[in-house]
Amino acid sequence: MSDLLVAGGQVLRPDLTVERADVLVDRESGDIADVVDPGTVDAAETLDASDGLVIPGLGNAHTHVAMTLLRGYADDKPLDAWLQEDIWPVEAELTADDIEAGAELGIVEMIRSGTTAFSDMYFHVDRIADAVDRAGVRAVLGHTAVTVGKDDEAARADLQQSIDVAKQLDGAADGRVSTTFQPHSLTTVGEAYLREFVPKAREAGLPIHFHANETENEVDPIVDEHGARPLEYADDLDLLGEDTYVAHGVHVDEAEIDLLADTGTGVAHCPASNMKLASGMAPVQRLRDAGVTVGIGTDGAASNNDLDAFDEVRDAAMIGKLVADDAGAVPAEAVVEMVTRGSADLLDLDGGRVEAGANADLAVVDLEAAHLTPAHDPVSHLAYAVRGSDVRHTVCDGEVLMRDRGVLPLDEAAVRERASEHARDLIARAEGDA
Ligand SMILES: CSC[C@H]1O[C@@H](n2cnc3c(O)ncnc32)[C@H](O)[C@@H]1O
Ligand SMILES: [Zn+2]
Repeated sequence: MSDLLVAGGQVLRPDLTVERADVLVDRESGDIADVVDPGTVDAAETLDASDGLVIPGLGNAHTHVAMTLLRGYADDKPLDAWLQEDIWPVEAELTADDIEAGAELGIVEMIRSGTTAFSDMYFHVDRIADAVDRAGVRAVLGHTAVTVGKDDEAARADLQQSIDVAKQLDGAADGRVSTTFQPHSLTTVGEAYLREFVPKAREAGLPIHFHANETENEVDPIVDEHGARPLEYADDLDLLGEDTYVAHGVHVDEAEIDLLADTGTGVAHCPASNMKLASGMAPVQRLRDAGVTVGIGTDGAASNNDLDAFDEVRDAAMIGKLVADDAGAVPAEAVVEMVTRGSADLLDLDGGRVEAGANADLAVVDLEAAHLTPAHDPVSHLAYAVRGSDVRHTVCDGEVLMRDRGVLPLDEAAVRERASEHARDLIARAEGDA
């Protein structure tokens, strides 16, 4: 017998109703076998969900997981200054070992806050895949290519590496890793390179993930240089489509929203990063009304400054109302759907829902807390009141990754210590004290 029963709790169903039920997991296949009446089934192993709510594991649709090493290193600047003055000089000193240590830390943080899958943009991606393998989570990984500031040979090598890494790592970690082709953004990768390499990525059947329309500073040069809005330019480059998602999508006009909807391109909405860098407010209600699939991302921990998807859900609901000037915009059901089904759709996962046949990626949220009392509406609580620290258990691919707040596959204390050491040495190297 290799089944697991998540028993004694309430369950969030795909239609966002809540009922008392037990969730039977087939650990062999990693799928949910059934959702059954309470107490009607036994299993080899049980996970106690009493006083809890069983929900799909959350999906972080856009992050840079190893940037945990830079958490709190540089704050309170806009995107361009933050990247150019602080982040990129330090990232130039990053080693593969640093990135693995940072990735492990980020993954521990996500497991502890109920996230079971994330989509990442970075480099030394094989080492991030190793961390994903050990931790038991799912991830969509890729090597991010930047061509500005590089000579032709280095620029072309970087884009080729993005394609090669995506081909090599697809299916790693027993199938829990998939991959994307990743031009960093429409301003940091030159047009000639995009015209050469996007067709190659398409030919190889690779999904695509890139930053787009994040700040006004990014939109204006594209309009000036190409005479088109960024997403019109992206469409001309064949970057948009069912298997593309863009991070941010803040400064999009009506025609671009229609383009996203018509091409089936998704958006990974990163509200905390957009607020912290003062990038702007994404028109999430308008995107959803147009039929665009919107998922939720944290962006990196240096611009957030945590990887708790529950924080992000609350921020998305709040800022979604502010930008729409409508308290009824981006309601609780919408943000819960975005961080579950929405993110799962962007990451092309058969999950984001508690239903027989779906991936057994689950989180059990403890409802016995002062800030969750009374429990009029569990969906309201998920959107507005639950914190990552309320997650009691986390399950991915049928395996228990956290039980009663103890992370099982990784030694959390050792991961934190190692990441702290790598962060300290990295900054010393970057600042010339090493
Ligand atoms: C070359 S790997 C990815 C690259 O992206 C940088 N980054 C982190 N946050 C953002 C953001 O909000 N917009 C654009 N780029 C971002 C990260 O530091 C890496 O250099
Ligand atoms: Zn990003």
